[in-house]
Amino acid sequence: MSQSSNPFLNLKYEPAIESLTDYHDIVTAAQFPSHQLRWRNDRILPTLGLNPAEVSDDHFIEAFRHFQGVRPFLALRYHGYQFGEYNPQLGDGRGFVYGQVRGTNGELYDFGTKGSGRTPYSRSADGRLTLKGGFREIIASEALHRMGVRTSRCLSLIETGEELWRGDEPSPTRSSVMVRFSRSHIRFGTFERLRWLGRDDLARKLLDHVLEIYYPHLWQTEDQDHKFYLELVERVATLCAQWMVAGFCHAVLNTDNMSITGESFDYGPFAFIPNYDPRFTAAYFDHAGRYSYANQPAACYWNLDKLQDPLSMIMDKNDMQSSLQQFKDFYRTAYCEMMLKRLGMVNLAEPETEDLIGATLELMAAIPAIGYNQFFVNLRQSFHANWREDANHVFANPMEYNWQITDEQMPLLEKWRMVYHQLLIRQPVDSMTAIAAQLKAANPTVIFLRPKIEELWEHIATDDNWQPFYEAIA
Ligand SMILES: Nc1ncnc2c1ncn2[C@@H]1O[C@H](COP(=O)(O)OP(=O)(O)OP(=O)(O)O)[C@@H](O)[C@H]1O
Ligand SMILES: [Mg+2]
Repeated sequence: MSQSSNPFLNLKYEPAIESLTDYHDIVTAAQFPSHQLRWRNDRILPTLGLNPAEVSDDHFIEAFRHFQGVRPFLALRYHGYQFGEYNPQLGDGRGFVYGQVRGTNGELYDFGTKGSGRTPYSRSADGRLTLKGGFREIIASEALHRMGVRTSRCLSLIETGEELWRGDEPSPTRSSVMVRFSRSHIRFGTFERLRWLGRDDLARKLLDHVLEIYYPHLWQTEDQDHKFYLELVERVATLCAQWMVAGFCHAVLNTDNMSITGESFDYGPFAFIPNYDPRFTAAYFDHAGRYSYANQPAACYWNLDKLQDPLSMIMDKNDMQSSLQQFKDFYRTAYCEMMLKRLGMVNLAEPETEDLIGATLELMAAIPAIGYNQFFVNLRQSFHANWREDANHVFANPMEYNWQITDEQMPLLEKWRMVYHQLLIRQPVDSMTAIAAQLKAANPTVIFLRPKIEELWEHIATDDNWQPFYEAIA
């Protein structure tokens, strides 16, 4: 196959991060014994200006397993706070930026590998990604994307034929290399490293780069640095609200996993919460619940606060502090807006919004059998225009959903029915179709709780049957 026939090798890669020195090391990819393309994300290809029909599996293998490339491969340098402790020994230890391409929407995207071999930052680890780890990252990103979360995606996952040993998977376990499609791999930790080195000159250059490429509307405007930090606070608060509304627990919100573009990425021990339990913690090693479901806003706030340390080498800390104080408002606005959408409503007044969300969470918290995402699916499937006529029509048969409500808990359901019904009668009769459509758009019916993910994985682990997985994320 000649190089010119592969659409991935013909993309116009931009030497963006590459043009900056001191932020990366040039690395090579490992050789792998074999290859099986397990996932190709055709839905992304049009954003790259590519027609899926013209991209063959071999094109994926050539570019993202044999790593034929156009630009040098860059392992990015970064540090980070991990569970509150500063770690100056991080960096891309099992991946690199393969290239950066402008999408048809004008945004610059990274192709970032995961599991492509050792780098100067691997420390004692193997530079590899387990197949199950790659499979789980695809599930997280595709599920979140469908729920309107601003997230990285996976472009490809290729099984590579090695045996890996891991403490958290039955081992030996299968190996893979993933290519992530993201809006930048510049992390909060990329700036933190520069503070550690005392390099305000490099921080200035990096911030200019970030502004020019990822905040172009602010670049070279008055007060650009301050506006950047404020917008980052808003983007991160909004992202965090998106996770919370989706019932998603990221699990490892270290500063090296926080993107400077406010995009969600790096899905390790994540979980969707089975029921509304604020203390739910996804990572088995997070003994203190630092990154529990309910602590995510506080963790994001903490990370934004810590980012002020490196940024204060080049901009005013007081300004940043006052911007950070807006986190709560940004978060609340985004949370309410998205939660209302999942409930089929838009543009409610504040007291009504508080009442509806409050009644919903109260109901879910009291009755774990009403699964968090399952509640919204039940709402989507049960909603009927006749709910507007009589509160008793609202979720008329809770037994149907297996909610297991005791007599003592019944008043909570009654309250929810009443609140929802009151809202419906204030809507015009002809808006019921729009509500049904809204419920459909905001509440995907496939829910990736852990047992579901394990069930999909079992088909792969025991029979190498990938079909149930493909169908679930179709
Ligand atoms: N198997 C491995 N081999 C080498 N380095 C690793 C391995 N697993 C993790 N690391 C390194 O440990 C640090 C923290 O890992 P973490 O799991 O947050 O990131 P990652 O999943 O490897 O990459 P990303 O953040 O891009 O998703 C990073 O420096 C990462 O490169
Ligand atoms: Mg990481």
